[in-house]
Amino acid sequence: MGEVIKVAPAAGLKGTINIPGDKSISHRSVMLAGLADSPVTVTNFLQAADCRSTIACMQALGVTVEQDEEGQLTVTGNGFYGLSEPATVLDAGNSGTTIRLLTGLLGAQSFFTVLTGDYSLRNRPMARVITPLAKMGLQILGREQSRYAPLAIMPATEITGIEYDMPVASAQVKSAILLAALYAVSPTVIIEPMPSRDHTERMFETFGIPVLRTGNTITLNPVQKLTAPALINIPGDISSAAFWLVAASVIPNSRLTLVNVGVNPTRTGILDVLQAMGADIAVVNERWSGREPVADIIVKSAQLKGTTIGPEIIPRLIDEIPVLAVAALFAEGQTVVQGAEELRVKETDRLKAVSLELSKLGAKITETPDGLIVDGPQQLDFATCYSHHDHRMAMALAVAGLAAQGAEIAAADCVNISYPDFFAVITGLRQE
Ligand SMILES: O=C(O)C1=C[C@@H](OP(=O)(O)O)[C@@H](O)[C@H](O)C1
Ligand SMILES: C=C(OP(=O)(O)O)C(=O)O
Repeated sequence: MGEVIKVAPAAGLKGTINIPGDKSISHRSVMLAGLADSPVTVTNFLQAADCRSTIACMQALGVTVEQDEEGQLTVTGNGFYGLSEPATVLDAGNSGTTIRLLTGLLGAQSFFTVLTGDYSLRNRPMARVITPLAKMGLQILGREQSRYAPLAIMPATEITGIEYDMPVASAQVKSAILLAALYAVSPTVIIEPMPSRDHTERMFETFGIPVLRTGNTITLNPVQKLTAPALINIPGDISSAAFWLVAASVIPNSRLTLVNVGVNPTRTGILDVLQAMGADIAVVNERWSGREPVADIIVKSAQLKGTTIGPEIIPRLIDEIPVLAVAALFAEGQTVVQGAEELRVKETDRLKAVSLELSKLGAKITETPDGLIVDGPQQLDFATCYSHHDHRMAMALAVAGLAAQGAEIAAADCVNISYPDFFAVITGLRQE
């Protein structure tokens, strides 16, 4: 069942937090640097299990990844055609980003690979990447009519560009197509239903690959080589900062400064929603980290009010919904989440898990086919709840416990997936 962690209620949270590196950008930095022909230093890389899965896969493909005592990485690839056939199955662990992006990248190589992952990952949909990649000529098979991993990836023969109208807004699907498209003989055009996070496009530009973007359409021409930067500095992850944004908002007597938070507009839906709910949030010291915008964020306690989180904003806060459901419990009035059915195919079914586990704490929350309805404010009780081995669930439940009567969280060690220091940080901020 994993480690059980007990969180006591907090009388306030105060302090400064250096937000750990962005998970999405960390994955992409190692993948792209692994295709370069000169070493790339990566600072503030996210040292967490998902990103370590990407490192291990890239190492198995012949890329050298060295780490110093401060966790700084040096990635040395063998050039754009320099990946080599791995001697064994590649394990993406719990990471959807690792398996889906690598499916695109490896499907375009001239060797055979098998990709798998843990129980959760082997039950997440893979047809969404295999379908467009097959149209490009990539040959990928998976379990249950190619719906699930393990995936067997055959050597590529000829890869053609496609024009692809994406049925779901997914940065992982978009990125898998873009990685394969680098190796195609003709241009690829992707049309997104709504803009999803654009870290791959920005990282491509960092590596000298032009990406044409007009509205929701992305056009990429094939390339022969990358021009690597000497250094990539990863911004802090706003999806990790999200737990502190909500915790400080709903726990009276709180004031937190979140340092070095990535504020890429495709990721800042959480700021828009919390501000609409009446949160006291100041975004200061805006600057650039390469092609990604970063800022510091000051958040203080505030009485929140309910809001509607509609389909159009979902891609910009997709991983923040569990913790936003916790915010809604403390807000005055109704909060409605709509168009969030993608949450059902994450590490766990997050709509179901959020309703079930917050109910154990005494919350009244309605699960709908594509979202949640929460009427606040509500009184919560102490209870034992379960993370479903989902890191975002574990951290959202911890915030609920901190803000109410405490909580015991079973299988809380899954925070290692994206935020290993999460519980240690709480200890440093807690006001008694
Ligand atoms: O591309 C990425 O790095 C990610 C994309 C999102 O998934 P989808 O593409 O499935 O929406 C997100 O939920 C995930 O945590 C990271
Ligand atoms: C859904 C997530 O990640 P992934 O898809 O990479 O497993 C997440 O981090 O919340």
